[in-house]
Amino acid sequence: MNSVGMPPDTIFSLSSGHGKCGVAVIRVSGASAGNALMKMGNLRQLPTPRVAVLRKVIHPDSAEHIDNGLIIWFPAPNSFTGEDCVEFHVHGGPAILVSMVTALSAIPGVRQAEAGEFTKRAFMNGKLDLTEVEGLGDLIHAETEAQRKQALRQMDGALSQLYTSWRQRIIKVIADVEAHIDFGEDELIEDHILESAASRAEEIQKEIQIHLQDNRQGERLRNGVHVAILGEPNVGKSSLLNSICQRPAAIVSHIPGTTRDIVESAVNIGGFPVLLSDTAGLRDTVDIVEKEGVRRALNRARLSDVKVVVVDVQSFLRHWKTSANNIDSDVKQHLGYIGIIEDPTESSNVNENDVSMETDSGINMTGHTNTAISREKIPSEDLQNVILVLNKSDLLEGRDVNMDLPHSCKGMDVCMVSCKTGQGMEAFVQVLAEKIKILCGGNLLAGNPSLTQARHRLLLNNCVHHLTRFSQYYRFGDEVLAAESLRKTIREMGKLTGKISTEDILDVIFKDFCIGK
Ligand SMILES: Nc1nc2c(ncn2[C@@H]2O[C@H](COP(=O)(O)OP(=O)(O)OP(=O)(O)O)[C@@H](O)[C@H]2O)c(=O)[nH]1
Repeated sequence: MNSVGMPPDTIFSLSSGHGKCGVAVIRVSGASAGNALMKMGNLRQLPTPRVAVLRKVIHPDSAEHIDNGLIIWFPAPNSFTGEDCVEFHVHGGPAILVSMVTALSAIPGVRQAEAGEFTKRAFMNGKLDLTEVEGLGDLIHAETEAQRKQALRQMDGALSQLYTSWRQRIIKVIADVEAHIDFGEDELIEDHILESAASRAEEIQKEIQIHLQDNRQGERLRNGVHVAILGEPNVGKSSLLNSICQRPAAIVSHIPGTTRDIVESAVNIGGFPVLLSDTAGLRDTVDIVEKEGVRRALNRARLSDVKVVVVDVQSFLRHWKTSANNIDSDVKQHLGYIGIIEDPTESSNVNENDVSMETDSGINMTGHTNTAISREKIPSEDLQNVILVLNKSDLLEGRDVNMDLPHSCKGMDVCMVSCKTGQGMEAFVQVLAEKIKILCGGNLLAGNPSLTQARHRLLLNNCVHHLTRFSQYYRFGDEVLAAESLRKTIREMGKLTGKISTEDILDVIFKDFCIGK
């Protein structure tokens, strides 16, 4: 029933994709769906539920033949929306679809559906909860294998079950606390009921906190892992981007400073969605456009999940050899030139603009001028998400430096490649794919499902906050306020799945809860 007590309109929509196609599916939902089916399928009675029947599909008024197609009848409540539903599977030509729309619109009480209206009805009729609706939306938009798996798991109710079980356990806790408030003086009340309730609340709080400490794996997988390609001008950043996405997405030229803004490309790496960003070459400059490009590059570096730092291998080797093969300090020093990595030995009092250094390209990187860039460096503990790419290996002219080079340094992977010949690219992409997989949670089907939306994170943080307040009030002996904090927790938890009634709390109090034995 709608807000004025009338049954909702019957709605229809093209449920398959738009454009010419072999088969188009038109879905109808609502009380008049059966009537529409009988009229347009020229039937005297409704067909067997969920059995596809081949019919001539006709206009309900003129009886004009529109197409031959399959019709399927899904009587309520066993349908996607929980209402009577019908599907017409007709040929996907534009003229057929226009005729179908005209025909269905001619049936009284039937109208075109608004965006998302079928799913909204499924939610309203209890067929899906909010997390399952979100999972369905993600499944439709999934572009990679890993996204599909995560969305399917969510649509199948994995998150819903987790959140519903927490909610039910909190309802039990509140039932105990309220019983203690109401019957605390009664000698039939179970002993230690309040202590047990508090310890169960604490347990749930810990579980939620663990769920929140997931390094945003599910959100990363849903939205794509951000990978920034960084480095000095002319080292081959744009060439690397083009090699990974296998198209000339960014302009490549021998002129240093060609890329001045961020060039983004969405790619699928090992089944995971990745947003790759090529960035302006990092150097100090008086050119205001380039300076803005460098500022954006550093900002993107800060926001990215994985940083691919590209270095010209020849220049790298020169620096490395001069520092007695001390790779740890050398890599830091070299990357220090481009202001990417925090040197733990660097005193926090040192103003980096006071230090001047010449790079191979002859550019003064940190001169004390007003052109110097303010650099936010990567904390050394985050180096596991940095890959150092030594590019232009083809220029080493057969010199086998592989033996000399480290494959990793302080948790940071090192890959030698040539964007020109493709040498080393496969190994580099594998290293990158492995990092992305870990960031997205590895095995998507094992363990608890990851939360996938900022909305979940916000509501779960609110739950933790209210459960903390509960513990505080409980310790102060204020049971009334403690119970109120639990009620707030239940409300926030209910918002996750869309269940926000308080009736089930009453159910537990009056049905499940047993005072005394
Ligand atoms: N020999 C050789 N040249 C390369 C390789 N990769 C890139 N180059 C060349 O290096 C030059 C710079 O390449 P880009 O990809 O534009 O470099 P970039 O780092 O994006 O440069 P900026 O836009 O200045 O930041 C071009 O002339 C490329 O053809 C490589 O592996 N080997």
